[in-house]
Amino acid sequence: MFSLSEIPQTASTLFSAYSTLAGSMMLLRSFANELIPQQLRSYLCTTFYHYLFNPLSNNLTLVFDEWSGMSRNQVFDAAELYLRTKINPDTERLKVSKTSRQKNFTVSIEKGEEVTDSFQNVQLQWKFVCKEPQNNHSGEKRYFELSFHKKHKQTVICYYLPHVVERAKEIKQEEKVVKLYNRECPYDDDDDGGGGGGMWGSINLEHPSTFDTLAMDPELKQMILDDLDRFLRRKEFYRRVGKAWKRGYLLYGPPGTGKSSLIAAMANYLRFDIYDLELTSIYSNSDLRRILLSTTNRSILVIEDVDCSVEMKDRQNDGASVGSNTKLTLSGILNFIDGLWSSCGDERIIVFTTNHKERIDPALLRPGRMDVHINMSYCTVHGFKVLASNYLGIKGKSHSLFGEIEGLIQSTDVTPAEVAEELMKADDADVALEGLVNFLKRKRIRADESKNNDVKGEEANEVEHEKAKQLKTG
Ligand SMILES: Nc1ncnc2c1ncn2[C@@H]1O[C@H](COP(=O)(O)OP(=O)(O)OP(=O)(O)O)[C@@H](O)[C@H]1O
Ligand SMILES: [Mg+2]
Repeated sequence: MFSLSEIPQTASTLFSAYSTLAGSMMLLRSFANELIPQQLRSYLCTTFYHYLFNPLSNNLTLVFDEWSGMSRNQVFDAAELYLRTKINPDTERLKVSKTSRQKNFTVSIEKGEEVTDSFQNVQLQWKFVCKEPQNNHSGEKRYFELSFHKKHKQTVICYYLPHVVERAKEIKQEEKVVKLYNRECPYDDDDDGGGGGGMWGSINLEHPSTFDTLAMDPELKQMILDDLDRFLRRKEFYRRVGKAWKRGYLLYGPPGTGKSSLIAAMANYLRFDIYDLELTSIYSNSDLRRILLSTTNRSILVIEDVDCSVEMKDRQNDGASVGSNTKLTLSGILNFIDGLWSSCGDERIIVFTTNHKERIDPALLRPGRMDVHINMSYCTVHGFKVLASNYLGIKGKSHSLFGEIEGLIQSTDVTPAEVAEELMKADDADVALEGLVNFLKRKRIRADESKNNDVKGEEANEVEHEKAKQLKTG
């Protein structure tokens, strides 16, 4: 042990020993720089020097190359996505990009940058490394390094890395651009396999409808959201009970009540692509099979105006289809959807829409066919408030005309589409709402008149009937 008086002397001795050692190191380095050729020196730097000049470390570093042989390394791709959400405030350089298909800018870490993360109390250090190509034939070598204390090796490999991969999957899903597949769109030339078989063309779904912007009663909206969430969660359940993982919705209601808007909101919420199937353009079951089999998982198959299937039935007899097994019937479609098609796909949603539920083929209404029936009704008071907030920005607070409008809406059959159109006619909220009041009043007068005419017509019929009776008996 040192006594207090010896400390300065000991410190000075230590300092001079350190200076001598550091001096020797520098000498050794400059000596090596002079004598050893550059290429060999850089090789030694990364191996021998590393051990010579770095103290023994408790850290373990995992390296994730971009490529694993000929295929991409999934952990590298996952890390790239995951680290976008972990950018530290002190990061100095970031990479920003955006393709035409992306909605938002992508901000990711630039080469050489480091990012820290923590997981179950383990501190983790990521580094993105890029190496210049070795020769003209090889590309830039890119990899991530992940360093942490050696004692956490198990936690990192067994729990942290799966967590990174899982989060990356979610981020990819969140960033996904929802597509609308239609057989009239230009054929899809993507490399993502969507619309396989070239049967479908696609465009990006630009429909801005979301569950927030939908004018619907809150309970119904919540019921649909809960149903969709439950459906997504129940992969195991469907497997256990031996049912195909699909869910059918029937949306019915007058034109302009938001059936198509609801489908777009569902697609935007789930990030599922939409396949819009025009039944009237399909002439045989074999066509239908090919078209349906080329749809992808995690998608919504939409068949609008399904009451027009009446026309399909008629087609059986007009000679357009050849042979009994090629006829296209609604039952045939439903059987195919229930059977072969849904058994070779996962996470499928099928939506049928109609303006006339009463005209629908009973096969569609049979129990177990369409799991959820949703009545898209005329505009309600709550629906009006959502539209007023969307179109005029009147949020939460009321307006002096609200009382009158609410009364008129309750006593008139008006669609959300009609209300929306009126609200769009002026930028000024007062003017727009006055316009809506006048529109609703006119609509109610017309409805009353046509009701009166109906009553008068019935009365006239009765009078005629009475006269005819009297003539007969007289
Ligand atoms: N419930 C609603 N919430 C918000 N906007 C709506 C709603 N219903 C209709 N709209 C507005 O009216 C327009 C037409 O509605 P939409 O196409 O969804 O009706 P639809 O029920 O599918 O009609 P159709 O039976 O004619 O196909 C939408 O673009 C939207 O602007
Ligand atoms: Mg529609």
